[in-house]
Amino acid sequence: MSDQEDVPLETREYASPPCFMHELVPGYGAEPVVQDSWRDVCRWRKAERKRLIDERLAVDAEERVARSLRIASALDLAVGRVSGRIVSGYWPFRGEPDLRNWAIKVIERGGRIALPVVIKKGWPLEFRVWAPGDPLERGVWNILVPSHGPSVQPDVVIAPVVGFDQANYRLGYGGGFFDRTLAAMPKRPFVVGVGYSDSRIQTIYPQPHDIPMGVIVTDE
Ligand SMILES: Nc1nc2c(c(=O)[nH]1)N(C=O)[C@@H](CNc1ccc(C(=O)N[C@@H](CCC(=O)O)C(=O)O)cc1)CN2
Ligand SMILES: Nc1ncnc2c1ncn2[C@@H]1O[C@H](COP(=O)(O)OP(=O)(O)OP(=O)(O)O)[C@@H](O)[C@H]1O
Repeated sequence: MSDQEDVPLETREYASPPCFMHELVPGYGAEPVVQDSWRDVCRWRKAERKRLIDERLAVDAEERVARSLRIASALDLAVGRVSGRIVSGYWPFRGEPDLRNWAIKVIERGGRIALPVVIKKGWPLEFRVWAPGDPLERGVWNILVPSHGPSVQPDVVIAPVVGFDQANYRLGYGGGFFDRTLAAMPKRPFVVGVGYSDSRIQTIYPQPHDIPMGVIVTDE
């Protein structure tokens, strides 16, 4: 029996195996080149996420506010008409750009705001409509999410990046949530990656599961 035959069938069905597979399957990693390189990419991404998040958190709060305002202005241009549309935003954490005031303006212009909800690790995200005053509760990773509200399919998805590259690929927190969610959506929304220009990197070493953003909006 070859090494490949020792790998359970279900793990071969994915375009790329999960990063922690070497912890579950003995001998995993002493394997074909493709899987070795994915392991290398996982290791590289983990270190790069830490570097980029630490760098972002080191920027003082006032500067982050100024950069967030510049991103918000550029978003108006990138997103265009919002009236009658559902725009998925996010509740910021770990130094992400704060676009909550921009989200409120979307509502004032006749759009609706949704927020992503982690239902379960390894599952696609759900999007729930939210407006100021609606109750929020702490979800997975302590992220604030709408307590209830209909699950919707947004027309526009704003995806905060940890890093991004020149081909518009996004490096996130490593849960694979946006990729999994976009892959499962019957109608692909317009996806806007948002981040600070300092988060630009040469490449994220895109893998078959990585879905590029339609556009990346930064503060520069
Ligand atoms: N503000 C905000 N909300 C969001 C996202 C986001 O990027 N920003 N998400 C976008 O997807 C989803 C949450 N995604 C997350 C994915 C992973 C981790 C996380 O903490 N992961 C582990 C390590 C994972 C790994 O490397 O295997 C950790 O950092 O300890 C947090 C949030 C939904 N809500
Ligand atoms: N469509 C998919 N189906 C199954 N697994 C997927 C899919 N998309 C991503 N994954 C898995 O999710 C894991 C994390 O992927 P990746 O490193 O691209 O995360 P990320 O984009 O940085 O995270 P996030 O979107 O949560 O911020 C990988 O193990 C990957 O194989």
